[in-house]
Amino acid sequence: MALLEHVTGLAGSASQSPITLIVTGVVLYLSYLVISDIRQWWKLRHIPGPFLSSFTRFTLVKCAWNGRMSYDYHALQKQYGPLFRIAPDTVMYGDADTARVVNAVHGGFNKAWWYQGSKHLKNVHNLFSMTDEQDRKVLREKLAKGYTYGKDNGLFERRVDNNMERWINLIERKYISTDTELRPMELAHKAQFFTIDVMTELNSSEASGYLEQDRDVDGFIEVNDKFVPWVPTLMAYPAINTILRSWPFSAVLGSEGDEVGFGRMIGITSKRIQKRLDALEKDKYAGRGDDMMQAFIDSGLTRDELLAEIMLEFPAGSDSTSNAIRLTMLQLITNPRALTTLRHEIDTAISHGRISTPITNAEAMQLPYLQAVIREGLRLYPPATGVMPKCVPKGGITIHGYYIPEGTQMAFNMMHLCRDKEVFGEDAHIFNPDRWTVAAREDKERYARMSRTADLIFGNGKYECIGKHIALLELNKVFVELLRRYDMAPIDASKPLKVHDFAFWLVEDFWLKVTRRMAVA
Ligand code: HEM
Repeated sequence: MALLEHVTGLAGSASQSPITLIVTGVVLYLSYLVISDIRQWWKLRHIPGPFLSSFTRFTLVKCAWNGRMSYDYHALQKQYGPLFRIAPDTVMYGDADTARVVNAVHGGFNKAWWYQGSKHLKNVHNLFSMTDEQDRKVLREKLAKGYTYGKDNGLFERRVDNNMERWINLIERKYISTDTELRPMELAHKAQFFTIDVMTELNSSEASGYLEQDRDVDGFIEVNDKFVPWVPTLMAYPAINTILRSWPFSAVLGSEGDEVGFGRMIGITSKRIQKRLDALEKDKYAGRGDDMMQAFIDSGLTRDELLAEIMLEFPAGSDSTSNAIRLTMLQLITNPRALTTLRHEIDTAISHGRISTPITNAEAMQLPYLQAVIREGLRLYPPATGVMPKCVPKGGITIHGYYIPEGTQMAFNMMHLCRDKEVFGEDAHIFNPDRWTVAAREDKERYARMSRTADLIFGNGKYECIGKHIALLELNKVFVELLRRYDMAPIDASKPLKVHDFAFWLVEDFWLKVTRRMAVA
């Protein structure tokens, strides 16, 4: 206290004043921060990493700000080795073996607070944002019934087909260019129109109409694209996130009743849910729907939980899959060899009557080059590049020869995993679907290692993506249905699109000239 009085210059009776109390509070708080920083630094002092990362989250955020997030993480991992410190309480890894330990069902790790940044409703968590492992387990079991609801009876597939047809109709109506007329199509948006319509038709039987109206019907994409660059920062700093979600900032994030964006989507989804609940109230048989929402209701989800889960499907299910479509398509139309090989496989299958219109999921699984293209596209640009940290359980753990104490966050370096030259070969940084077909034919062990690694693009263990089969169903259709009909070429070959990585890829201005496919000689 004497020291404090000396510092503040407030001695004697004045030390009882409110100012002294405030200054005392601030000094104590700052001392607490400094002491905990030193403690934190001491705990992980044996792990290499950028100097600033020992005391600040600056490295995490800097990488996120420049739009080259995963490239920068990849470079840091190469510089510092298999395990490095990226923030005072966080170490980063990028190998499959560690991922399997961290995400194991009985491994004892749990989601770090980073995930809570993806909570988009005030009072209720969604599966992604929830960090309590017991609550997550219960919720995930309930949700699994909805995610698998239309898997085996063909319902999900029919609904994906409906939207594939809508997309083809839209192209036929508005975007076929000829030798004399240019009708440019912007594929980044169209891909997301497709994935949003698929998600809404799967979860509530009714597509949102993005493809039919050929526009960002709810303004969701516009708001989402503005929000995405902020995602890594908000998730790295939980305090900023909490402040932004409190009044008056919360107004900016959008809420039910807004005219556009996330708020409008919450409003629309909320009405759809209420309509179903009212119908069920009226008649519990006739009011039933034939969709994921109904399965969620049957599993006992409350109205708020339904809203949280269905809203989660927009970023989790539409952004991720549309980026897989955009960035794989970019690779295909700029790689003549890959495109020719894929087309040859499709044409041969058509001529032998091995594929229908539209191609079925089962037929697509029998096309090895198509499967190689999908895997390679996901590998080169993994759609989810967020660090997805998990906390080390009681007792700590030793990884890559370093002891990591309990509570440390283990952040994942997805790009490092996907571009590992030891696993995928010296040309791991380029699109080469042949690496899969060659390995499958000539080196089974290598193929198995590549597969085990690339499988992690969808997460693994108790955190594995619950919508993986839906994403693959969409990807199994899109490339075949578009490329069997059309040639596509970038409008500006020197800059086919704009792409930035902020944990999700932000892809814009992917303008294409779409023409009817030239007949094969
Ligand atoms: C190519 C597309 C996709 C990729 C690459 C992808 C990848 C991932 C990854 C890496 C995770 C997180 C794992 C972790 O936290 O460690 C995840 C979780 C999740 N994904 Fe996907 N995903 C895709 C598509 C989808 C789709 C279409 C849906 C919904 C229909 C979906 C819904 C979810 C949900 C709800 C979670 C949270 C699971 C949990 O925490 O238990 N994803 N996904």
